[in-house]
Amino acid sequence: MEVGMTVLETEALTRRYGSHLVLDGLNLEVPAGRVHALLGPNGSGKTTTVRMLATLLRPTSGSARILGHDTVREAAHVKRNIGFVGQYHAVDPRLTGTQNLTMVARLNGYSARGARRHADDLLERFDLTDAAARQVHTYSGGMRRRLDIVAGMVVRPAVLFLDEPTTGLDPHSRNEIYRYVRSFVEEGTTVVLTTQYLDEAERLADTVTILDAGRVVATGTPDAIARTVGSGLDVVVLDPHRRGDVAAIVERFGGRPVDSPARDENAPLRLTFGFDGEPATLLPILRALDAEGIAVQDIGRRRATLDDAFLALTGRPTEGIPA
Ligand SMILES: Nc1ncnc2c1ncn2[C@@H]1O[C@H](COP(=O)(O)OP(=O)(O)OP(=O)(O)O)[C@@H](O)[C@H]1O
Repeated sequence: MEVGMTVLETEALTRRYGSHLVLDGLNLEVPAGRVHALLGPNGSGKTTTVRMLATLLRPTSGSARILGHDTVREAAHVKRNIGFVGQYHAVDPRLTGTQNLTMVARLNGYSARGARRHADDLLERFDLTDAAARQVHTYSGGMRRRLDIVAGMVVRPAVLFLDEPTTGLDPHSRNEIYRYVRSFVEEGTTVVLTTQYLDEAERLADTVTILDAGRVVATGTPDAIARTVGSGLDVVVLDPHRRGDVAAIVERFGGRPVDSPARDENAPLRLTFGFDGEPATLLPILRALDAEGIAVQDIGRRRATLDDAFLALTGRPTEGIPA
């Protein structure tokens, strides 16, 4: 398949549950060999969207096509060209890694011997050989998630859907998953993933759609979206009663205050600002704070998070995103 050719497109894709509009007219186009991320807080409609794209749920109206085939009328054809890895484990915990992958390969038409060989190859490629003979219930969360994703790749699909592939994983396991996703893409698979993390989208995706309660609030490259938000500045001061003084000083240097809830009367105070200045501008801020006798525990620039992007794009904070 030629890179750049459209493999997935939707037209006014919509899903309701009763009177609840969960996805409101999504128009999306994903070219071959790219990674597209659907980004949004809990309940924004990400899972509903990928389930419709993967033929697992019927749209209420609108349509989606994969490789030019309609996901409802030509579902059987679409199914042959996609892989889907949901949020919950699809592998059988009582079977070993090898048995799970062999079973998936057999279900997809491999001979007994071919299935075993393919399973062994995949387990080796994805660093699971040592655990191959163990029942999956003995695996760590990260290993289990990896096996889930590998199971979605047994028949190398043209399009792979990953629903929150790294939620709940430690940073090491996350990095491993990013590495695999990149290797699939290098081999020509197009990936559509959902995530609650802007940094994940930035690291993996070529293009992003941010959803809010079923509507698209932004779409484009992660870079462009992060740029609309700007970066931030965190200042932690020891005396929580100096909030007003700190804010006034940082604003003088171009900081835009972001609501920073007071936590504990006696704990150091963390104040967050929108801030586009260069790192070198931190020194004068520190000096000014020092001149006012404000003890600073920490000061640092930080990258925009999904919360920042969301706040900037919708004017209200996200709900339910884990800290
Ligand atoms: N079968 C269903 N019946 C009724 N409402 C549903 C059903 N499935 C999902 N919803 C509702 O649709 C909305 C979007 O859910 P969806 O799972 O698509 O969101 P999400 O962005 O994937 O969030 P999460 O990160 O929690 O999976 C939610 O308000 C949810 O309660």
